[in-house]
Order: sequence, then C-alpha cells, then structure tokens
Amino acid sequence: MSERIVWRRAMNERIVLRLARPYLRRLIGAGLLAAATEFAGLALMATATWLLMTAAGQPPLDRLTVAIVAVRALAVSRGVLRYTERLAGHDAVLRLITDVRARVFATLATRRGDPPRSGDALSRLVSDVDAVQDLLLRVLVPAAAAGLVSVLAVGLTALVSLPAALALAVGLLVAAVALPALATALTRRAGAEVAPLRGALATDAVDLTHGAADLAAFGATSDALAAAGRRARRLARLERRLAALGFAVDAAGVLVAGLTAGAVVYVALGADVDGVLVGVLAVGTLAAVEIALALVGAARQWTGLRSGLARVAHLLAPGDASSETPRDSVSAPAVAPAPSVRFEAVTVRYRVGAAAALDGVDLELPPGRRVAVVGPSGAGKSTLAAVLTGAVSPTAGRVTLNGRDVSAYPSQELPYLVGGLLAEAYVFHATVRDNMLLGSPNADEDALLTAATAAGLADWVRAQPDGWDTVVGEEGGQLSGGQRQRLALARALLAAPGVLVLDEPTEGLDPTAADQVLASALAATVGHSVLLITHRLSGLAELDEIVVLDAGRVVQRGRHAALVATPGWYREQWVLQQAAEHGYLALSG
Ligand SMILES: Nc1ncnc2c1ncn2[C@@H]1O[C@H](COP(=O)(O)OP(=O)(O)OP(=O)(O)O)[C@@H](O)[C@H]1O
Repeated sequence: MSERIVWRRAMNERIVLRLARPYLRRLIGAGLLAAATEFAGLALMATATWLLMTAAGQPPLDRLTVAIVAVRALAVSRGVLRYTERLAGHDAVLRLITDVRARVFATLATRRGDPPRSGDALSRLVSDVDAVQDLLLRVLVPAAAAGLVSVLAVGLTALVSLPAALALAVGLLVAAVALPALATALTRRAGAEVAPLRGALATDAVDLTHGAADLAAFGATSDALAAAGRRARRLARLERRLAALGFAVDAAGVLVAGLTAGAVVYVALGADVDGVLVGVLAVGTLAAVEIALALVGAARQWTGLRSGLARVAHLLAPGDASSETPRDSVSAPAVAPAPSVRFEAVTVRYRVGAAAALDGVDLELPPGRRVAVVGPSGAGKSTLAAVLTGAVSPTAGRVTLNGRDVSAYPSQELPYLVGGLLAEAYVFHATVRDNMLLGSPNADEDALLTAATAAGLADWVRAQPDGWDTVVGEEGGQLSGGQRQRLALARALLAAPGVLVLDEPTEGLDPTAADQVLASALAATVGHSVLLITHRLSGLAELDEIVVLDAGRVVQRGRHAALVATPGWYREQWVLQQAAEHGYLALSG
C-alpha cells in the first residue's frame, strides 16, 4: 500500500517533469549556473578569509595580489552568475509553465464526467500550475546546485586534510540529507492537506455566493458558513504548524553549521593543518553547510507542492483517484408544523414612486391549505412568495405566521416554517444526493426516493451508473433544464417546510411532463400547506383556492371550477392554454 503511494507520488513528478523535456538543456544550464553562483560565494568567503588572516602577518604585498584580484573577481562574477542563472532558469520555466497552463486549461475545458468547480478550476490554473514552476525553480535547480557544490567543497577540503574533509562530509550529509528528510517527514501530512483545503475554500466561496439564496431558503446558510469557517480555521492551524516546524528546522540547520565548523577545526588542528588554512576551512565549512541547507528549504517547498503537483498530474493523466474534499455534513432541521399564514393588506414597492409590485393583498393560508397564485407576467406572484419567505419586506401591511410578523422570526428558524422551490433555484456542483439533502440533511434513502419520484426524477437517477452519487456539474450543467428543475423540486419536497412554496415548479417542462410532475407533487403534498406559483392553469382543480393577481392586485379568487365558469382573466387564459396545448399535443402526437 505505502509502496503504491510512493510510486504514485514519484509518478506525479514524472508526469509533470516529462513536460519539461523540451527545455531540459536550458534547465541543466540554469542548474550549472546556480552551482557556479554558489561556488563563487563559497570561494569568495574562503579567499577573503585567507586574505585577511594572511594580511594580519604583514607579508609582502605581491603575496596578496592574486587573492585581492580573486576576491574582486569572485564578488563581481557571483552577481553576474546569479543574474544569468535567474534569467536562464526563469526563461526555461516560464516557457514550460505556458505549456502546462495551456494543457491544464484544455483538459479542464474538454473534460466530461468529473467536471471541476469554477473556484477549484481557478485554483488549479493558478496555484497548482505555479507548483510546477516552484518544483523546478525552488526545488530541483537549487538542490542540484547544492549537491554539486557540496561534492566540490569536500573534494577541495580533502586536498588540505582528509579527516577534515570527512568531518565536513558528515556535516553536509546531515544538512543536505538528514535535515531535509526530517523536515519532509514532519511537514508531509500537514502540507498534503493544505492544497485540497485551499481548493475546498475556493469552492466554498463560489457556492456561498452563487447559492446564497438557496442556502438561505433551506436554512442551510449558517451550516454552510460554519463548514467553510471550520475549513478556514483548519487551514490557518495547519499553516501555523508548518511555519513553526519551519523555524525549528531552520534553527537546527544553524546548529548543524556551527557543530560541523567546530568539528572541522578540531580535526584540522589535530592533523596539524596550518593556522591560516584552519581559518579558511572553518569559514568555508560554514558557507558550504549554509549552501547545503538550501536543500531543507527545497524539501519543505516540495512537501507543500506535492498535492498541487498531484492535482496537475491527475488532470494531465486522467483515470486516477480524485482528491476532492468531502463537504462537511450539516445538522438536521426540526420539521416545523405548518404555521397559520396571514397576508394583511400587503403592499410592496421596490422603489419609491415605482408602481406597486403587490397592492393591498390579503391572503389566508391556514395549516394544510393549498393555494395557487396565478396571473400574467409581472403581476407580483414571485414578490408574494418573497414576502412570505422574508426575502422582501412589505412597504405597507404585514405577513404573519401564527400571528407573529415574519420579520420577527430569526433567520435560522424561518426556513423551516416557510420555504421550498424559489425562482431560479441554484443547483450545487455536488451529487444528486447532496443537492437533495440541502434542506433535510438526515433524510434516508426512502425519503429521497419518495421525493425524487414525486418530482419525476427517480427514473433518471436509477438510469445513472452512479445513482444518487451522480455529480450534476457546476450549476447543474450536466443536467437538462427539465432535470435541473425536477431536482430543485425534489429538494423542496424533501425539505418539506411548514409552508411549502413552489415557484413555477414545472418551468422548462413540456406540457405533458409539467402536468404529470405537478400532479405527483400535489399528491405528495396533501395535508401540507402549499403556496403554488404558476403560469399554467391545468392541474389546479384540487387546490383549495386560486388567487389571480394582476398588476399587484387580487383580481379574482376561488376554486378552479368556479373560476372557469366566471368571465375574467382566469377563464380567458384557461381557454387559451387549453387550445394551445391541445394543438401542441395534436402536433406532437
Ligand atoms: N428586485 C426587484 N427590484 C425591482 N423591481 C422588481 C424586483 N422584482 C420584481 N420587480 C418588479 O415587480 C413587479 C412584480 O414582479 P414579480 O417578479 O413578482 O412578478 P411575477 O408575477 O412573478 O412575474 P413572472 O411571472 O414574470 O415571474 C414587476 O413589475 C417587476 O418588474
């Protein structure tokens, strides 16, 4: 098992690095330049030490001339080398990154079956692809340079004293192998958790903003916010822990440098090495260990980059396991008994001086009553629902639940009393199950099936290979408009708040499907309080009352049978719709 994980990790790097092949020569060049830069630094320290210590003995100036020129040359060349190394490295890596980003973008754009969320996709395009850049510039190039310079330093020390070279080699091994391994082991788990958590937080931001209305409608806002808050706090904790471990490892690095220099000096003195050379060895050791310690930083970087690299590799070589973070579960709502609803002369004006969207509307909805609100476009139907759910406050008049003003209810309590399918319901990029459970997280399979059947979604779910676990795509993009609507209706039926508001539940369905879905949804809500908003007039015969709105006013009200027998908007529309739909049926049959 662990072997498999290690193999897969190595595979991730290999998949990403395979893309670097066209730029290999430039990258090797950058690595050599980096090594030359570090070596120039090391040589500068050693030469300057030799110069200072020798000059203290006041030798003839010509003995120092070469060293003086060397110090100047090394100081200048170090800067020049660093500059060219950066230029070569960034040139190669930026070319590579352009390729990787284009490939990731193309994969994200064309991929089917496991569509990413836009927040997550953004994070992949930005931070995960940056991980490829960091792997090369901050891990591989400095690591190669540090390795090369360490070997050179040991080799040159061996020319002075073999035992001192051995002491340096041990110190360099600790600094370049043991400490990086320790740093990786300590930070691996936390580091691996950080990138998926960042992805999950980006997704939270998209869902919390785009899905805000639906989260509020199902009373899931505070749970969703709490879940996002938990993730944010966990991320902050992990990052603090990583920072603390980083400081501890850095401190250990300083200790290793000091101890190694001490050991080299001790061994060199024991081997009767010349005093000036001992000084050179001491300073050279400090510089060499510091260069080797760059590997600790590289290893730490690598740990942090791994999950990003894995996600890029996963995208570029599909068919591997996904690393999505599961959504936290939310607590169950208490199913509220239906309240008694009363609209008293409710007037809504969206702007001062604008025509009233609702104009003195009275409506009673005692527990168990089912009322339809119909009327031409712009008549105020959705406004009526919005006033009932507390989304819009009346300009005049009031809406009460059990005698208490809607605005007096806490926002956490209201969704269990009134809610349901609001206009333009948001479908989350999650499974069918998760979408349905939004308003009733603890519902069991039977309840899911009942609600899905009533909404006419069950057959489709059964036909999916993943059933309830089918991912519906961002904003339900993998569903047809009708399936999206059925899913939103099933969610509302499952949530079953005290008063179920259904705003155009059959929008986007053809007339036959619309009739079937409305009939089964109404059959599932017998005994519940329902406020149905619809522009279709068929299937309303069994409702207790139909309210006809026009320009914000109630122009007709009564049961279907009475309304079709009375001249007015309802009868005219009924006749028109029947004629149109029979024509449609005749054509489609
Ligand atoms: N948020 C808003 N800001 C300003 N005016 C609004 C807003 N929402 C609705 N209105 C206006 O209020 C009136 C009633 O709109 P409402 O959406 O309630 O009608 P509706 O009967 O649901 O229409 P439709 O059947 O087309 O959905 C319309 O004139 C509309 O332009």
